[in-house]
Amino acid sequence: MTLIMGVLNVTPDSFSDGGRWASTDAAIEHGLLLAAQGADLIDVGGESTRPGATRVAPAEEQSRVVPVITELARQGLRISVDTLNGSTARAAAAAGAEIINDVSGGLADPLMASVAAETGLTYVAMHWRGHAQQMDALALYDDVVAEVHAALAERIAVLTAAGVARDRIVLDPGLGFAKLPEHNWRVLAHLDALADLGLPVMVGASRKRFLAEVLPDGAPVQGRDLATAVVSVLCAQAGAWAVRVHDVPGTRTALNVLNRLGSTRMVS
Ligand SMILES: Nc1nc2ncc(COP(=O)(O)O)nc2c(=O)[nH]1
Repeated sequence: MTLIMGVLNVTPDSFSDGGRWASTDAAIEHGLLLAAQGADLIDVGGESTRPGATRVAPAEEQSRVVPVITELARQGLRISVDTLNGSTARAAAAAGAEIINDVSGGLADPLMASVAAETGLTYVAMHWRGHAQQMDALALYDDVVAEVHAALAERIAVLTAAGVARDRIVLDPGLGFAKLPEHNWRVLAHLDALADLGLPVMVGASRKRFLAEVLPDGAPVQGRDLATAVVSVLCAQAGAWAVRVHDVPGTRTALNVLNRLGSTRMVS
């Protein structure tokens, strides 16, 4: 069954929910709500990675996420930490996180691979071409599916050479990161192209800009939740390990339909 990773951005400036849960208490409350709504995992992030976002010092990032991770893990929730920084990943592991979700796949911080190896946590390696300030200029591909595949294959080689156990790695094609809308749709349409790498794949399409294409002009960001739920079902049908979403109830219901249907056949 495809897992639901609920997004908990403890940041003032994330693109779709920035500032709503910037305080520790509000973030903890929202994390508990996401779990009650059916999230299997809670992805706690302290630095926005949206295009154009400014970098956050690791100490500031840790001050945002560690108290939240500590309390949510204490209450038995399964936590991933969304960070580019090895020092934050190490602190999050000590606080009870079981997954490191690194949008840079280890490229942003040379320390990260050794932290992933030392902690033994599950490590999500996402396809990435540079920080928020540069990524839009790097959205140039001859064949985005082939190039994402090659880049992730290289990350696997580098990470395993650094001691990360292969069976701890999860891949992610990085929708919205150094990719134009057409690139995102093409990657989604060919998730199976990553199958030969033999690792679980997770997808983060939730509320991203490319989904606006299927909505009326000017639809609000939250209006992308239905499209996100549809994408979640398609990713689940493609065998995704997890989908990372803001609107947990919508995707929970959509995956419940798929799972129920999976136990019977729609047409004989
Ligand atoms: N593994 C993974 N992590 C991510 N973290 C943040 C964002 C940016 O979205 P947000 O600002 O809504 O958190 N997208 C991803 C993603 O696509 N995959």
